[in-house]
Amino acid sequence: MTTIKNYINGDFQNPIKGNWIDNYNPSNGEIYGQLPDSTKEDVENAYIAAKSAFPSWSQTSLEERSRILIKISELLETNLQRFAEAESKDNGKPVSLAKAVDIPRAASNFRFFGNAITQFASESHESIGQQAVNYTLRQPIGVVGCISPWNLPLYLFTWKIAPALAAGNCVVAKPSEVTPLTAFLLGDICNEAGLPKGVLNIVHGLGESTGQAIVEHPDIKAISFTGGTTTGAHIARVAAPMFKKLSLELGGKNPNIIFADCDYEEMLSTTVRSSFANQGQICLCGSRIFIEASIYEKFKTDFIKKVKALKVGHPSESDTNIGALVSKSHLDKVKEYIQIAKDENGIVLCGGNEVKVKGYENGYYLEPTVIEVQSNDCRVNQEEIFGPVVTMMPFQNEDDVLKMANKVKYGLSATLWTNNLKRTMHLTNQLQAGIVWVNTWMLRDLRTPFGGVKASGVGREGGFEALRFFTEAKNVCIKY
Ligand SMILES: NC(=O)C1=CN([C@@H]2O[C@H](COP(=O)(O)OP(=O)(O)OC[C@H]3O[C@@H](n4cnc5c(N)ncnc54)[C@H](O)[C@@H]3O)[C@@H](O)[C@H]2O)C=CC1
Ligand SMILES: O=C(O)/C=C/C=C(\O)C(=O)O
Repeated sequence: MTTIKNYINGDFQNPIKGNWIDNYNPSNGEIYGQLPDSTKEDVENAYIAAKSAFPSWSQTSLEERSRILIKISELLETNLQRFAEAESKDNGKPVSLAKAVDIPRAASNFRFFGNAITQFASESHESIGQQAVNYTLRQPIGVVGCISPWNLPLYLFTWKIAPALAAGNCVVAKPSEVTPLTAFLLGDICNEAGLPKGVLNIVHGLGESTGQAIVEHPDIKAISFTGGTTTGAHIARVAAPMFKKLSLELGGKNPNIIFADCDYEEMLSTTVRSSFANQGQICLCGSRIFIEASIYEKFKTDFIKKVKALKVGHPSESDTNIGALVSKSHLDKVKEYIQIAKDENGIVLCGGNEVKVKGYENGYYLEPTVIEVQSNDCRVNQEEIFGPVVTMMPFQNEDDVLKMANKVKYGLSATLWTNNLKRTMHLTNQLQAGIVWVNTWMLRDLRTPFGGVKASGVGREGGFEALRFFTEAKNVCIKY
């Protein structure tokens, strides 16, 4: 059994009240370890450690902060295989995916922000005619909270922690209780890299207790959260009266818009990826596919053929394309949506069933599922499923598809496939989304603003946006 502990003040600690939560391996449905069911007392200890580390860390030179973050990045790379296996065991994703994407990206997050902080600058304004100069300081906030989800565990955990630390804050962080293992392993790496005690504190536990205690803590002044929209709305309600800074990266129901003039083969293979990567459990997945009517039947045939060829299998097998879903309750939720689609006269073109993987019959496997829908108004086109399920339907023209793409409560990302420049300019301007990809998907440059509009959240992560979030601007005006 693996026993995960809280990482507070550089030490590994049991939860004060001694309560634990079982941790499941989604690939076989078995309990393989336990994690702390931390309470507000554990959060308070983490806060105290962070608070006492803050004066020194906030005054640590940028070069030194940068050196430590880059060292953490290097150690993650050295431990790539171990971390990839741990991520896969906790989440159900293929080891190959964790090795190619999750852990390298976690390492990149530390390297990127280790470098970015040395280039971060603030503004100055010469107030001509008033004999004054204004300059803006960007000061760390103090102790900040970072709360992350289960779909890209270490990838998203570090996407928050790295800029927070780079900017000079101390952190109380909580990974998802469903996937705590790599965050636990990160503690050792931080110690080895020389991160001073208390600068980063990782408290494990449930959202409604441990997460809630972080959000409610009156002296944790900023919260960076990624997760479901309902949780995000709840966090906003708790945090807003305390005037906390909030960055909320929430759900998506992203349109993937395909015009007949696109580069067809490139579009086809990328659409398979944007539909089913990570078992469809990425907020950026293109879960609503809209195809220009003139190529609808061809696309349908070719897409289904490719989807049927995807192998659902044990995460450790190198030819597995689709591993296990993250939990039994999530599998049940996704299956319910497939039933809802059928009840709404959607046609399941392929998939729709659980898969029993030989030797791992209790794992949470589901076939990649494609549903043909008649209207964008049906529930499976309006609600986030967050699994290996996409819908498809034809459209007649640009106006028609633009209306459907925007007619949804979410606004995270959109993908557009076309070689027509005027259409590209028109649609990219009009699509209600924080991120629009044209002729590609999930091409990430960590300097770019990342986040959504409408029910997909508030604020932007990435690049200097993240460093701005994790600092307070103080303007100084000097008259001479
Ligand atoms: N990035 C995204 O877009 C994600 C979206 N989701 C969506 O949300 C649905 C629900 O998934 P969950 O695992 O329940 O996500 P969630 O939003 O409840 O969990 C995300 C994180 O928030 C924490 N949390 C939960 N309640 C909290 C509270 N009251 N205060 C502070 N922290 C809290 C959780 O412990 C976890 O660390 C999924 O089915 C999916 O549709 C889930 C994960 C990621
Ligand atoms: O930053 C990225 O590259 C991806 C972020 C993905 C999410 O926030 C998500 O799936 O929740």
